[in-house]
Amino acid sequence: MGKKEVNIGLIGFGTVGTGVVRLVHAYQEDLYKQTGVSIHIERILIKDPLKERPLSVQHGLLTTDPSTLLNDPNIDIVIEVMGGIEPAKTYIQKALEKGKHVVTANKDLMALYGDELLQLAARCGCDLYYEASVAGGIPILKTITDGFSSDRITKMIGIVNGTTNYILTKMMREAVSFEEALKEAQRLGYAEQDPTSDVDGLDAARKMAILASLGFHTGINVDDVSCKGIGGITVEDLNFAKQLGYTMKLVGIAKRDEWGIEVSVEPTLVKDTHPLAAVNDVFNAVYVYGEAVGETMFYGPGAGELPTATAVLSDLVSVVKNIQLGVTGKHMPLSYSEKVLKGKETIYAKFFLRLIVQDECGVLAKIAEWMAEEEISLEKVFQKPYIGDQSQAELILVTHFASKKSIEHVLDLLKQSDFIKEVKSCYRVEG
Ligand SMILES: NC(=O)C1=CN([C@@H]2O[C@H](COP(=O)(O)OP(=O)(O)OC[C@H]3O[C@@H](n4cnc5c(N)ncnc54)[C@H](OP(=O)(O)O)[C@@H]3O)[C@@H](O)[C@H]2O)C=CC1
Ligand SMILES: N[C@@H](CC=O)C(=O)O
Repeated sequence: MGKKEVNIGLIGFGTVGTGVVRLVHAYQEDLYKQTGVSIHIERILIKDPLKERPLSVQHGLLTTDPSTLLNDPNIDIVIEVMGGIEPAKTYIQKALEKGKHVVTANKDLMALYGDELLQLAARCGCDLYYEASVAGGIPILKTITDGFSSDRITKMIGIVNGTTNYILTKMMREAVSFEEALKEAQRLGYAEQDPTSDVDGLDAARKMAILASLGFHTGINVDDVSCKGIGGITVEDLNFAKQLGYTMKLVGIAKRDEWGIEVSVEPTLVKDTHPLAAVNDVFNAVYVYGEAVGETMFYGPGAGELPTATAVLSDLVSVVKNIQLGVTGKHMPLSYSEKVLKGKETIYAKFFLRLIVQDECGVLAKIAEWMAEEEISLEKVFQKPYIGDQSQAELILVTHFASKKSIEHVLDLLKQSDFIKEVKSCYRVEG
């Protein structure tokens, strides 16, 4: 129980970095009472020294020279909240090699190089924590690694991207355009530097890869996650979904069963009665099913300055406690299961299809016949005249459970047929 003060080197002073500084100052006394040391921010690495900052800090604290932070023997812990792969990866490696513990919010990096960096941390006797990388303010990684250590997780379903959830909520509730909603999410500090990774589902895919790796004790890469973003969703899709009792969400699904593991991120229609349907704005939620415990769900803000900073600070407290107890870098291996990924023939879901069809006898019967050949049956059928052309109709179908392979085969047949004018959309249905 040696140390009286722990010094922090902060890399990045944007949305999350500013929140970290605010909370370290605001909660100084509580942090001291919990850890027995005072936590002091020694240096902050930034890129642009001319930028106006929402929070002023002591003169001399900011630097653009990484070596002043990474080579400073007084710095015990590096907090990396700058984002991206490089130079963040090199900075983290250098910090660990110098014996500094690291806390990061960087899911891009942890989803790609998590294993490598965790192994380096262990070799260096250092801690490397990354709670803020998934679901912002929800302490979901500790929940999965510690809280569920006594159970076997078989399913995780999550809304894990705040930006897209914010956009979909605005489009649905206020009929705000996609572009307008995205701009607002950027202004509020929710979006990534390159917001296409939010919109295209990649940010959520990285988070699902991290969740699945920890939850299923195996190495799931981003490439193992089948991923589709919200770019193609139209207001008509949202309205049709509403009429049928569904809400559109960008949903991450990680499941394992006797055939293996499936991990995906895609726009999904969630039944209005399902708890995930009520997760709006920047909020995230992760539903976790454990064989022994059954259903659980964790909810909270998924992005933004202070919520994300709380996750960073919680890791910081863990590291400081480990330093005080002399147990840093001593983590049990989390990855011990074989990775078996499921093929499309064993991934089952319900699907929503929106088609523009020739409005004549026999069309629905033909579609049903093609579906029956693939062992797909229909749960809901809904038809209305197509506004663009009176000889055509808009047909909405919701299937019972079908394999991904079967539905893709039927979609191919529909796209090639003369009496189907357009396959407008196809979404997974959950709940
Ligand atoms: N925003 C959020 O809600 C959440 C973010 N995260 C993750 O947290 C991390 C930070 O996100 P956020 O705070 O939003 O990002 P910002 O873009 O707001 O801030 C990035 C900071 O890093 C600094 N920076 C960028 N490149 C360099 C460089 N080459 N050298 C030195 N400093 C650099 C920037 O400096 P300067 O200010 O001079 O430009 C800025 O201060 C990312 O990994 C993100 O994915 C995780 C959960 C939620
Ligand atoms: N861009 C991310 C930020 C948090 O991880 C999001 O919107 O969820």
